[in-house]
Amino acid sequence: MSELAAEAEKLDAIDELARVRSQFVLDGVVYLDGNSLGALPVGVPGRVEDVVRRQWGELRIRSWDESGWWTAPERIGDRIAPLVGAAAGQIVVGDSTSVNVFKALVAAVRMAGEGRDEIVVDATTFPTDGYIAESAARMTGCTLRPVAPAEVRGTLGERTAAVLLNHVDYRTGRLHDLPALTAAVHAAGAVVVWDLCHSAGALPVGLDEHGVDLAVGCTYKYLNGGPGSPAYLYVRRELQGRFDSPLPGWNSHAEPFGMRSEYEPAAGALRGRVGTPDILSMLALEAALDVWDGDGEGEGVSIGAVRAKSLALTDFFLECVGAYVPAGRVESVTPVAHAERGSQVALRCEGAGDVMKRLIERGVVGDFRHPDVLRFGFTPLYVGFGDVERAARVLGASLEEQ
Ligand SMILES: Cc1ncc(COP(=O)(O)O)c(C=O)c1O
Ligand SMILES: Nc1c(O)cccc1C(=O)C[C@H](N)C(=O)O
Repeated sequence: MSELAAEAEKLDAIDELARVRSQFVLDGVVYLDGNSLGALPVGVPGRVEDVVRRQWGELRIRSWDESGWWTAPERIGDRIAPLVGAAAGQIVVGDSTSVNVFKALVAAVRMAGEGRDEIVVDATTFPTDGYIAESAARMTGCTLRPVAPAEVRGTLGERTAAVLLNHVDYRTGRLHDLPALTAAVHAAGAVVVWDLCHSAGALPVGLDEHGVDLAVGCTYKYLNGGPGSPAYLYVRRELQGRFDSPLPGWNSHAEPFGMRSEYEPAAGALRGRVGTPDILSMLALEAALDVWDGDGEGEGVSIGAVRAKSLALTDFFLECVGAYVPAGRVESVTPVAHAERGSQVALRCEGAGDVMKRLIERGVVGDFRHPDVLRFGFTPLYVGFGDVERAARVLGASLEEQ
């Protein structure tokens, strides 16, 4: 056994989260793509079966009340809340991240007040946020200013209405400084919207602690909600009364079954709701979140423990890549500093698309991002140190043969 394989064994033996892995359906592959689609928690199929057969099949319409369908967006929002450092009553689940970016950004501009007519967006953002920011700017009469995150501070001014930022960059895995950037946006008198897709469930976010205004995120990555599971919207409690949704559907009405022709927004975060929630996906997500509560014997999973393991996994991966991969074949574009690293490692590599295909054939699943990035996501709930060592070894062997 190599020294690194022995080290992996030791690290797995003392890993306090190793017990959580049995709560996921995993076969023999090394799954390093949980930052795109999280693995299936074992409790989900049974719950979905019950929702379909009993709640829908037998209770039918009664389930809107009796099975808690109607209140699912707020209830499940409250389950996500502790994972992103939010007190209850500030998160609603529903729609896609893209739709929530739209709601949050337009609402942010509407909150910002007179004379503020610029939206600042991370120029390196996941494309959907950029597309929606452009449309939101056109609709609200704002100018869009795409800037690199490092330059955001210098761009802020008295015309800034809203700033849309990613907590973790989807391509490089860079973790941006949420507390400092939030404070800078506030100092300029503007409203900040954070996209948490690549951080929620992987590291502490501290929404309440850092005074974040609005935030959105998906649930199919580190929250393991399943393909197309609904996203969420956070609206800080003090701003809820001023949250003027650009999509005021009947589900966010103060009295939805009053069927009134005038719109009157509900109080609280449920102002962020729009239309009928996608119950099947939503309740699959609810079951997936049980993983965080523990297995009935062990205690629940803390986000602090997840972060500690995530950093240990990515550190160990970089060490193994350094040892196994022929010199000069890959270059990490993920920051080395822990304070700047999310839960993934991105390696720039010539022919990355073909390299990733070969890795997948050999049981190591990551993904490829244009133009030349091999992306490996580490979900501490089910990835172990042995997986990490194997992934780097297979990568090294594949590149050596090439
Ligand atoms: C940072 C980021 N924002 C938004 C999205 C898109 O989310 P959705 O497809 O839920 O709209 C993704 C991934 O798909 C993402 O990585
Ligand atoms: N949402 C996705 C999908 O529907 C298909 C394929 C991939 C995705 C993703 O989530 C991509 C992901 N946001 C990324 O960071 O690349």
